[in-house]
Amino acid sequence: MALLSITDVFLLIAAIACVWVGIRRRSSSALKLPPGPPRLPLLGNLLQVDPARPYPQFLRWAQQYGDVFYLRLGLQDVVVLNTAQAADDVLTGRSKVYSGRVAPHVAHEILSEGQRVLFMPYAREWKIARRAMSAAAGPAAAKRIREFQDMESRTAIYDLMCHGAKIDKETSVASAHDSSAHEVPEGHWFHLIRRFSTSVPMYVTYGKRVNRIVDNPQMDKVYDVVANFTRMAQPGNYLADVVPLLRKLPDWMSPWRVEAKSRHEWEMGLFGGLLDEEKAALRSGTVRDTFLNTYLRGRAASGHAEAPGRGLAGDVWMRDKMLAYTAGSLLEAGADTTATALLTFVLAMLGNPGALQRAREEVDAAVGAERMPAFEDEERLPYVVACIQETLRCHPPVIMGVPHRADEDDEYKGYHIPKGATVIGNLWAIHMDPVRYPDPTKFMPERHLGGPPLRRAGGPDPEGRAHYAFGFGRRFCGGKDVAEASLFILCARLLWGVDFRAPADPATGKPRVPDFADEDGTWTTGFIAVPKLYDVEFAPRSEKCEAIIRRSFEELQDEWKDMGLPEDER
Ligand code: HEM
Repeated sequence: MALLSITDVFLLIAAIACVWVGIRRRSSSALKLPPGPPRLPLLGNLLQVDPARPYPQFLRWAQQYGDVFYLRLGLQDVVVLNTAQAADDVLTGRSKVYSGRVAPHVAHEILSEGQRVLFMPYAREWKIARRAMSAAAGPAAAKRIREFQDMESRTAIYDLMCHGAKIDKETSVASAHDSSAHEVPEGHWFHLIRRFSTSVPMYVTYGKRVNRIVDNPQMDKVYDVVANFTRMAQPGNYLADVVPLLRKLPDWMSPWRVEAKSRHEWEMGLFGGLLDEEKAALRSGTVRDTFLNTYLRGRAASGHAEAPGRGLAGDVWMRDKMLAYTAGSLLEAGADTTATALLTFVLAMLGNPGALQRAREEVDAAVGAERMPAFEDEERLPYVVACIQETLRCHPPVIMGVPHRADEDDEYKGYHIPKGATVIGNLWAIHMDPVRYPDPTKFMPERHLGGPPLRRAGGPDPEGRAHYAFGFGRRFCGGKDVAEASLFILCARLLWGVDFRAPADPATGKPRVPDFADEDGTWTTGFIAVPKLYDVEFAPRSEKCEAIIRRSFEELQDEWKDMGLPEDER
């Protein structure tokens, strides 16, 4: 008989572990698990889920099983909540129990050395990091940040206007639909949006800005880090994530560990480098009201000027590595998500000319032609706000949300939720629920008008939320107010001053607008569903708008200097 291969041994270990988990699970509760698709003995439902694009299948199961269903992915229990009511009841109403994460071993323990906020368990370290982030990007801070967003959006609409009808030959026509959104060429208009969306968290966190539209290696690396991190965190990528015994193997038998360690050093090149730059700025007397500078000053004043290593110093202050990752988390969590929402907004507008026209009419009537819209106009632009809300509902950037963890055994609607289960608030199914959102695949901003104010996406009341794109409970997005402000100011100004249209298809003469409903053709796979590269032609809406945008951009250069920030290099 042939000797067992390494794979056979792994499978054997996994099988034994499965049986063991199964026995424990059966004995731990008298209640049934929620209904769900039939499972294979060892793999559970693993083979039925496409890890790169799970949400269409999860929606089909939601339609079949109702507001809660159960899966087993390898050894992992997974409970999926598919209606706003169920997700609110469990993830928000019982957030003391459901605020943990099931962290993937390779991406969290090795790649991030356990320091990445997004995957931290619901424990002291997370609370300390989260409190610090709220001070920098929470609702109160978001009001202060608006001045910077106002300025950056003036640069962004100038860039888009000047981009004009430029079509990137490399990305247009056939290849446009193949390109990964993580490899956006510098000449493409996606890059202009990314500059804006990255500059905002860059300023909030480090007091720096992205002032060029080409040659931004630091900005490009942010997107590379996000792409790599989400790839490594993808369920099913590493056997060591599901078979803990493998983690005991030495490095020479564990190429995944060697790769993750080297990627950790690479990430620290960005996050650690930015921390070092801020420390140096502080030493040379730079004091600014930004996350890292404020934190380092507070830490030094408490006697922890130098705090190398991981975790907490004195149980209160983040040490350097945790601090570098927490700062980096603001950057990586804020950049790609906001850019994606903006790219999705333009796509939604192109596909819905009626909504675009109504939004423009509202802006014109409320603001007039003599000035561009400002934050103060928001109350008078309910339809524009509704278009943004509907964009986030129709295709939320983090399309499946970020899974939570059940930290205790629990019961919901008579079903058992096992301790340690991954609990997913299935954003996509919630947003496609025809009871809550009649005709859910239709882009209908008017569904958000009237009734109670729906601007607040947070809070426990399912009736008061326009959408769930920012997640649930205590793990709710840490930068929602900053994100909403970025979206509002850039979208309102774009609608006011810049005409945008899809280029005509040379074969048919008709505008080439990617089909919003074509998941495979139009959207990238992965944790963040980004529109695949598509071309847009931009032009000033009128000579007056052009003059105002140009003058505003020119005046801005002195304002950057006054703030001690670099001018725009064009
Ligand atoms: C349109 C833009 C954005 C969207 C759609 C979005 C969405 C999300 C979602 C779905 C989560 C997970 C929530 C959960 O676990 O239930 C999250 C977490 C987070 N977001 Fe955002 N986000 C956006 C922008 C931002 C910005 C601009 C920042 C910071 C400046 C930010 C910072 C964070 C942080 C720090 C977390 C981690 C929370 C934790 O695990 O405790 N996000 N976001």
